[in-house]
Amino acid sequence: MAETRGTDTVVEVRDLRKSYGAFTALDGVSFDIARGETFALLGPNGAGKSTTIEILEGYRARSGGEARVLGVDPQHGGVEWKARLGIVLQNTGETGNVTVREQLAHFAGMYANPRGVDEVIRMVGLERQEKTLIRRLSGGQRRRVDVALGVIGRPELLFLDEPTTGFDPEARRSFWELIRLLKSEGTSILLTTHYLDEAAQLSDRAGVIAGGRLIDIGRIDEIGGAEARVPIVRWTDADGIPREQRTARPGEFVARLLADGPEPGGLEIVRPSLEDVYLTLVAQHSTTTSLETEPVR
Ligand SMILES: Nc1ncnc2c1ncn2[C@@H]1O[C@H](COP(=O)(O)OP(=O)(O)OP(=O)(O)O)[C@@H](O)[C@H]1O
Repeated sequence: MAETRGTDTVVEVRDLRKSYGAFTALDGVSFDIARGETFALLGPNGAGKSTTIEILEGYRARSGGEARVLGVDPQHGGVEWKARLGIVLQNTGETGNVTVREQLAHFAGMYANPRGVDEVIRMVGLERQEKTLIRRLSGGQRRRVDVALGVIGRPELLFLDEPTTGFDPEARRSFWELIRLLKSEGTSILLTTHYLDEAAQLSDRAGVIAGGRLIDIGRIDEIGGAEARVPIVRWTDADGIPREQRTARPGEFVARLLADGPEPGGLEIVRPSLEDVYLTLVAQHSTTTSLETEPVR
């Protein structure tokens, strides 16, 4: 990887590998994140998302490949480099015997130009809990503290590992607003989530990882390819049999269906969501890998 880097790329990953003993968790993953971009890393449990993110945060050593985060090899990132990152880990195990406000004020003191404690408390909607001990908060409220700690230092690059797990629907929507605000300020974001609607709402691009390999990468509306986005018409025919047809011209198809016979039952036109496309991709991947690993007889 070249030593001089444009400031337009905040994360560069090439052929990233990680083994835990004989087990290969990452098997050659490559992607870039541009400044100001929100990039989602999607994939099933155990795919290698947290491993990737923790390598980029400098918490785990890689076994092979190259990585640069804000132009620095994360294995050699110093305190100043760390201060430019915001990190929301998957599990913080935060059991604090301090109040929300005390914890935030303590963290704010570690940064050169932090956000105000009041502003952050408002941003994550913990106004009513600011004087509550962290260990007395609910799971979702603690998660909001994690998010608050991730953003208080005005990070250039924010790592969010399943940030909204445990959030109620209202808190999730507020969190989306918070991310939109950070984006509008130019923050670059690497997000992992199992909520595909969240990824679709917030991200510019996504990478889908399965079995330690990147199986697709692209803009949210490109993931899975154009074919995967073709609408599906579903109906029940005169014999009560459920039918479906993929077609780029669903209106035309429905008009023909109506012209040809009686009103079809349960008629609907479905546009595959990111979740539909993702599930197909991951299912295709596991079929291919199980065929590849089928023993030779
Ligand atoms: N310290 C470790 N020692 C051994 N194996 C590990 C270790 N950490 C992770 N693994 C394994 O590496 C694989 C990838 O784990 P990782 O946590 O990166 O997955 P993930 O995509 O983040 O999954 P999830 O969606 O469940 O959070 C898993 O099979 C996991 O069991």
